[in-house]
Amino acid sequence: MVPAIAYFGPSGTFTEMALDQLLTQNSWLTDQGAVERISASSPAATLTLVREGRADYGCVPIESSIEGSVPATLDALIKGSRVQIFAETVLDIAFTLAAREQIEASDIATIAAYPVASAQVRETLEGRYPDAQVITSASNAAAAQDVAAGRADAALTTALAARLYDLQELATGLADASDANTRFVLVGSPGPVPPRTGQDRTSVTLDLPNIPGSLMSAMYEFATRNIDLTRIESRPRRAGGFFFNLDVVGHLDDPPIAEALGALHRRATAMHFLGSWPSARPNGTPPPRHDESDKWLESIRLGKDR
Ligand SMILES: O=C(O)C(=O)C[C@]1(C(=O)O)C=C[C@@H](O)C=C1
Repeated sequence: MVPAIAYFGPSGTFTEMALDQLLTQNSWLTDQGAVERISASSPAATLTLVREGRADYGCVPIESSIEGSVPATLDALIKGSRVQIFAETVLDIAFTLAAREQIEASDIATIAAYPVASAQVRETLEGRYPDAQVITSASNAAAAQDVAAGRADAALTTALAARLYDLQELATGLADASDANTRFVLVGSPGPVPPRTGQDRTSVTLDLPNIPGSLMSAMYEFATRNIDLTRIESRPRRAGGFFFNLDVVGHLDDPPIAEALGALHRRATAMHFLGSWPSARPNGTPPPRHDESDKWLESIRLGKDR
């Protein structure tokens, strides 16, 4: 059976392009031939398809280099039954402004845009289209659909969506920062962890007791083991309180990571393992290996250390 993969759509989003890239980079996904793609209207809807077994995997954006973590994805990852991340990919991000026909910048009264996108080009939009009103769309591709349907003058969108929905490009390569990128993850039901590559990322969520020093003592478990944290986020829970979502450099099969997760599990009110998977653009320092100390422990166990 070919895998069914849901993605945050509709067709033409960066997430769909990220899915293409994930399929190229992870040949195990296409072993059975082409995959079935299912477009979903939000990161939450994408992960619902996975949780309900209607998709084997879901592709969602998780972190922008400009805007930070994608809250809609973080909340969807922890809401409902446990899901696990198996792979990631990174796309360089630059936007296209497109309209039904070529028009002057001064004639653009409304721009349809996905808020995560408009936040990334705030300065560019203010500089080039100071009088235009930004209207909310449900994704970058939905912005192009909104303009095709006459709901706004121009769309902040992707080059692919502009083509798909028959729009004319007014401006391309829009970005406030030239190195803007977004990381996307492939999420499925819990399963065996992908093998350690030496350049991996591990993600967990933690609920900690609401007492002074709680977060600091949790972080101590990483610090004393020389584990490099690459992201930490706190998100409110609807029922009250907060949870923390954090990424570290390393794999569950790196002894320092396994030890730290075990120690945190003993401290946390609740803890969820979101996965260990190969980093697409490795950053940070992998945890130290324990080979020498493991050899020493084995030798004293066997009475061979003299
Ligand atoms: O709307 C899209 O095209 C998406 O894929 C979503 C998304 C995001 O939510 O981060 C992906 C990349 C860009 O940073 C902007 C929007």
